[in-house]
Amino acid sequence: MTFTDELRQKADPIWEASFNHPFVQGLGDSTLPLDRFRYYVLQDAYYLSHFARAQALAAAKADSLEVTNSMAKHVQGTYEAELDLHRTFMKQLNISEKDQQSFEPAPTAYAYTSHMYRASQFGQLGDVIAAILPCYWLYAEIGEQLKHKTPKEPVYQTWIKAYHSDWFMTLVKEQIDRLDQLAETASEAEKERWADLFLKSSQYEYLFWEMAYTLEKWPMEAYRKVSVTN
Ligand SMILES: Cc1ncc(CN)c(N)n1
Repeated sequence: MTFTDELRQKADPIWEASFNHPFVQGLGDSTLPLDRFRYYVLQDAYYLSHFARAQALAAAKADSLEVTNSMAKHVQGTYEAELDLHRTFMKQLNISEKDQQSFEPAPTAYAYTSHMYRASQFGQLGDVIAAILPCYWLYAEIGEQLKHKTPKEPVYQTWIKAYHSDWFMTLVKEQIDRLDQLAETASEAEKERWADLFLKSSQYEYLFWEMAYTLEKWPMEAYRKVSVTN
């Protein structure tokens, strides 16, 4: 069994909770209220803009130029493909400039991106990959599970197609192989740390659906938003 097979097995109950979450089920059968998806798109654009930076930190931490180059291509993919998809959703869902300017990251979006930065800042390449891998892999499995669904809502169809695509699957496989390769020469302590990061990100993925489904807010209104980095 490979290292990532072990991680996948350990994360299974957490991933099952994501598969069964009403947000994910609602994408497949169109029972997801559009206001929840709208909220998700804004929070996810924030998430992806920081995810791209975690990918860039992985590029900088690589000890071979090939891996730096490959991770830089992943940054470009996040910017040109996934974030572009979100820009399309924003147009389709009439999310205005004003909505975008008044956007505040919700507690979970803020915590999940902070978790990725923690791994990127204090860890090595393996730590960053372990922290970002559920982001790739879980979505690919959700895309696989929903691929035969034909939701009435066209925006949900587009979402499913994006994550059930050869383009996305290639990126996922690359990161799985990269972590397995790193694990071959890693110490037990490193692998335990990577497992912990992977499982925490898996929990955050679940929390992200919950955040969007419940339109999560900070418990107390901020006195004044100064600026949000996007
Ligand atoms: C929160 C989250 N996790 C994963 C993905 C897929 N890259 C995403 N768009 N958003």
